Amino acid sequence: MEFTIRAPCSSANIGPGFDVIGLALSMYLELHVKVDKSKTTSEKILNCGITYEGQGGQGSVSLNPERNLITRVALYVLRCHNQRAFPIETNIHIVNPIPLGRGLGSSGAAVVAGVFLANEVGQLGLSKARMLDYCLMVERHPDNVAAALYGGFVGTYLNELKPEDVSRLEIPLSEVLPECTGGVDTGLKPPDPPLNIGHYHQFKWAPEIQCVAIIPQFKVPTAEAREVLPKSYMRADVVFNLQRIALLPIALGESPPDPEFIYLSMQDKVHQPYRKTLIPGLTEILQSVTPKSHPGLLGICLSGAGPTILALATENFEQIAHTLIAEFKTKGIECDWKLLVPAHDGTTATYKS
Ligand SMILES: Nc1ncnc2c1ncn2[C@@H]1O[C@H](COP(=O)(O)OP(=O)(O)OP(=O)(O)O)[C@@H](O)[C@H]1O
Ligand SMILES: N[C@@H](CCO)C(=O)O
Repeated sequence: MEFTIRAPCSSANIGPGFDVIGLALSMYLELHVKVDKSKTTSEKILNCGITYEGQGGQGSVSLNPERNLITRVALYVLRCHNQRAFPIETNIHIVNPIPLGRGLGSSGAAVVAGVFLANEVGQLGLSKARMLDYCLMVERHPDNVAAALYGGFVGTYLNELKPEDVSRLEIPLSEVLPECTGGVDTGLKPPDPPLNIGHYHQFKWAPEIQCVAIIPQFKVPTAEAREVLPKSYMRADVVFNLQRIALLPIALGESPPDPEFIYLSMQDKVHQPYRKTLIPGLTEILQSVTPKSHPGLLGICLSGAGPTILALATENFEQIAHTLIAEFKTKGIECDWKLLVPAHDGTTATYKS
């Protein structure tokens, strides 16, 4: 059995849509999987060998299937279905162009790819809706994982759960993902996700709009970027975001795009102002390009938890990128940049015939 799983990267929030909006983009994590059924025993930990190339190579991503995020998630899903290890013998070559901890949903893609991997090697027959439940037991905000799973420009929400199901969703991550035991099976059964934890709706995306991603060469772990956010907000700031989030999906779906309308509907007061403590010069960077100063620019925001900046535009991509890169440079920060477009298909598994 030989197949490839492709999971897109994603940009969450798009300004005011904190933990709600996600956009899948055209850079893909790939798992090239071979299951050699002619073998009857395997020397590999839990029957799984991993090789890796791309971002996070050179040792920062573990090749131990009990430590690697993708295979830990797959083991969680397999064990929920009473399959204790990978089938003998599973070999996975991971190709990852998505930079880690930069706000482009690397962990969302890894979690979705892990659930897909379990579904294929374990022949579990899970629907995408059920796969989303498993993803949400690991990454608990739905914006990146729903975008990576379903593709496109999505609005997401968590369903109201019964009290007993809420407590199941709040189980610490350490009890969900298998701990490293050196390949020894403890026999523990992880918690099954409640049914129907989250939901999504795909919005229209105007085909003229492309995405300039400015990727600084430093990491902001999402957990840290969530720590700096307040526990409660001023009513005026919440209303400010609600007013803009009501416009955003309409503004980005309209063709031809209206730059002033998009620019104002991408403003945020819930997460970006607080994250400037982690991203030097963030406020100035977000103000350094406007539709007036840079024709073609539609809007600008922090991508996910940052530090990547996402500028939406219809033209002048290079000029916009170079202005933002120069702005980061004044703070001593080097950046890469990429021109991306929405990935409409979401995660796929394709078999070699
Ligand atoms: N392909 C991968 N293989 C294994 N682990 C990965 C992979 N991609 C991401 N990870 C894990 O996820 C971590 C990054 O997740 P984090 O949530 O901090 O950032 P992000 O997902 O890149 O950004 P954001 O959530 O803001 O979009 C990495 O440090 C690594 O532990
Ligand atoms: N909505 C999340 C996305 C990052 O994973 C955040 O901004 O923290």
